[in-house]
Amino acid sequence: MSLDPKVVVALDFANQADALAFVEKIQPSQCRLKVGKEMFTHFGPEFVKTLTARGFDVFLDLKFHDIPNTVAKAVAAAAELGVWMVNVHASGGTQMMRRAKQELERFGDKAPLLIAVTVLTSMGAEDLQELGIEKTPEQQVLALAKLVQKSGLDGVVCSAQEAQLLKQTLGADFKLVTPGIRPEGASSDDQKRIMTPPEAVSVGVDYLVIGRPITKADDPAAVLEQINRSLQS
Ligand SMILES: O=C(O)c1cc(=O)[nH]c(=O)n1[C@@H]1O[C@H](COP(=O)(O)O)[C@@H](O)[C@H]1O
Repeated sequence: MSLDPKVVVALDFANQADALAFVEKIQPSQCRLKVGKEMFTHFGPEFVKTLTARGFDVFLDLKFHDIPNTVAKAVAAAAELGVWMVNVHASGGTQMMRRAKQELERFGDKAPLLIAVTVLTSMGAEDLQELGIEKTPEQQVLALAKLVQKSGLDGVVCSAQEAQLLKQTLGADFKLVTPGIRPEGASSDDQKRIMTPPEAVSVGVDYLVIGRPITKADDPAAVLEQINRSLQS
């Protein structure tokens, strides 16, 4: 059990009944929940409200990437929903990020954390080269994370492999949220830059996004307990 859970479970279900059946098995003290594009497109804001009504902090992972005005209005809509965290793509640029952060000021201490995606954890060096980016994933993550911090956001989504460098460079308060987390022995699925939960915390990760290893488990509460215990030792 943890009062400030570090694990954020990625609720990537195609069906609301299955998602809610899963949520029934776990507690807000064990984890936060991430609602992404698939579930939000299927089930919309009402689904998010159902989760917050059950006491869960929700990370609305819609990775906004558009002109500054549109993204600012979208993050404000997320704040109105009462989510705990929302994200944009850092590659949308500093103007887009600054404008989004400014828009959240009117929500005061009810404003969600605003973070930005750097390089997706499913991408490696060859994928960046294909996009014309010659930097290594680590160099590209650092360059984007500096822009995110300069724009006043609360942190970034990155892989745990870059966490140590980012914490050293950007300071302890800049939040690091990392998908691509796999408990020892779990399948890596389509993730390329992965790390185990205790390793991730030891290099400075603040929040661990974990999906399939928990959502596809027969006993998700037990897997969560095991992960939370591994983080304490
Ligand atoms: O923003 C994200 O959450 C995200 C960014 C990223 O770089 N990589 C990544 O996997 N994610 C999300 O993190 C979750 C990972 O799920 P699993 O691979 O099942 O643990 C998915 O919901 C992805 O959409």
